[in-house]
Amino acid sequence: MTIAIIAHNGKKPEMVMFLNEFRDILHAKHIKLVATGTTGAKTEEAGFEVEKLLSGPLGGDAQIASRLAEGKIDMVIFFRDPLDKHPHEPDIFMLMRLCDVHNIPLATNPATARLLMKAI
Ligand SMILES: O=C(CO)COP(=O)(O)O
Repeated sequence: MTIAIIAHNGKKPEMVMFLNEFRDILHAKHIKLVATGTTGAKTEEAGFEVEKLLSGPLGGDAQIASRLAEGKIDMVIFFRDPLDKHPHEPDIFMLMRLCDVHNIPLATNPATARLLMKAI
C-alpha cells in the first residue's frame, strides 16, 4: 500500500507527530510513503523512508495527482493549512478533485487521518 503525505508549512510539525504516532503500523503493514519535497525532507529527518517528489509549489501536488490517476496511490493524507494562502491552489484542488474522481481516501486533518490509519 502506498500513502501520499503532504503538509503545508504550518502543519508539518503535526505531520511528523502523526507519523510518529503510527510508526509501528506503517512499519508492520509495509506501507510505502511518497511525499511532496519539503514534507518528505521533514519525514526523512524524523527517521522514515519516503520517496520525495517536487516541492508543492513547484509541482509536487500535481505529481501526486498524476500518480493517483494512474492507480499508484491508495490513500492521501494532506494536512492543509486553511489559514494560509498558497500560490499553487489550482494544483491542490486538482489533487483533491482526483481523489474524488478515483475514489481515493483523502484525509485533510489529523482527526480524519487517525480514523483512516485505524482502518488499514
Ligand atoms: O505545498 C504543499 C502542498 O500543497 C506541500 O509542499 P512541500 O511539502 O514541498 O512543502
